[in-house]
Amino acid sequence: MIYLRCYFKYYYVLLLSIFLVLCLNIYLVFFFLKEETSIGKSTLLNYNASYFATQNILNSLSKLDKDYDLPIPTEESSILKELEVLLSNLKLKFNGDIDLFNATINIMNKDGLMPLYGTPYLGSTINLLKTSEIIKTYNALKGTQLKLLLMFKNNQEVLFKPKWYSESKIIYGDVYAGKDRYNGEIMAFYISLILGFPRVPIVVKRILDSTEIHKTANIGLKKTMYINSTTKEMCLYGKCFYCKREDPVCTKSERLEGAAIFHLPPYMKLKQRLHPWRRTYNENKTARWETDNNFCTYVKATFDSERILDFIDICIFDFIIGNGDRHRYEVIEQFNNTIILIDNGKSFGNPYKDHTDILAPLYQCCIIRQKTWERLKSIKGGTFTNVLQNMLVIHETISLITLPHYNALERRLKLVYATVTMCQNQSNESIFK
Ligand SMILES: Nc1ncnc2c1ncn2[C@@H]1O[C@H](COP(=O)(O)OP(=O)(O)OP(=O)(O)O)[C@@H](O)[C@H]1O
Ligand SMILES: [Mn+2]
Repeated sequence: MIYLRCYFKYYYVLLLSIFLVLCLNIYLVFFFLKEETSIGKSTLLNYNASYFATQNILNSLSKLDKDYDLPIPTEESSILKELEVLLSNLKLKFNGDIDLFNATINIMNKDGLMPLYGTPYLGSTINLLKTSEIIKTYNALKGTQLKLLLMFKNNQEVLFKPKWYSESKIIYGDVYAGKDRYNGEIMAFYISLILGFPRVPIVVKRILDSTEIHKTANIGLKKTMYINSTTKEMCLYGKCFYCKREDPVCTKSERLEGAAIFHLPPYMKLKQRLHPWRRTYNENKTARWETDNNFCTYVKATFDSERILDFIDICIFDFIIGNGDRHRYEVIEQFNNTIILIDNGKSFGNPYKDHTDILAPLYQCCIIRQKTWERLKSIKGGTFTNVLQNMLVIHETISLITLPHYNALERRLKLVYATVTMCQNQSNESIFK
């Protein structure tokens, strides 16, 4: 009898345990299902318009015609012949007996800052920018990052953006992370000419020595200069939004390297405008273009078609140099509000990353200027790097950027071909304007 009662007791306990295990299982199944859907949801949020566009571009790249790997012989392309003229114009031809800076300014017009083949005095002007005696050095108070304004004897000014990083430094993080890359400013000048956008003022590498800076600095700048007691090098932190005493630039072996940018004369009125495809610069906020691939429809209602084609030219340039910081664009009032490309310092950050979303104006509007397309095609198959390096050796050095950056330029050029091909395949009418 006792055995029987015990047996029943265990039987109930067993049943109860099975019931509890079942309940737990049902709970767990529901719990994970719920988690799955919430994971699904948050992932879906990240699969935004830029994500889908990138996938489509990569897909188009995988099917890209092999012909894009083959260069065009120079004699078969008027664009390449024109680039040869530019190359020759980059060489020294004048000894400064003409007013080179004035001539550089006088050639600027609504089509850009110089003709695409350059000018016969381009090389000499570059040389003058690299060597002219500096008579005054100020802290330029424009923009948010540290910049100096150097004045030459004839009152011509250049903006000097100092070197913060070594050429091999890779900048991780957001597309706009880090400080200005002086070499990016110089590269952008040459690349703009190759791509057919002569809208970057001349930029050269310039090396200042500490005596020169000290001798010419004005009082305001001098107040932010000091000698590092350990290294005995001269440091300066300047005055600007991001300038901090504990974050100075210092000379190395008494030399300060940087980019010297031809300063446009003050009578040329630059107007800053907000770029419709700008980023929010806020991690928690996405811009409309980042989630809506129909964003171009909205832009078309606000801007005329030539301006939209400008945005598309610019985004190709920015994508290739890796600049995702074009929050504003600037126009010259006198020249029919023509666009100029200044502030290219946030380029050449990470050669292993292609920020495809910089191409949003191109893949969202799916149009491109015929002449831009012809130009891009003419430098295929390695010609881009060849021409670029041939130009750089004249006044700078090809080691201004590292090999991975050259690879990135070629890779991104092909991504542009893939994007245009994708647009062509999607559209019933011609995308070339
Ligand atoms: N070559 C130039 N000639 C004339 N003005 C210039 C030139 N380069 C820059 N400027 C003026 O100086 C301003 C600041 O320059 P830049 O944008 O390069 O600085 P920044 O510190 O990077 O600014 P931000 O942080 O706003 O991007 C420009 O908006 C422009 O008005
Ligand atoms: Mn900037």
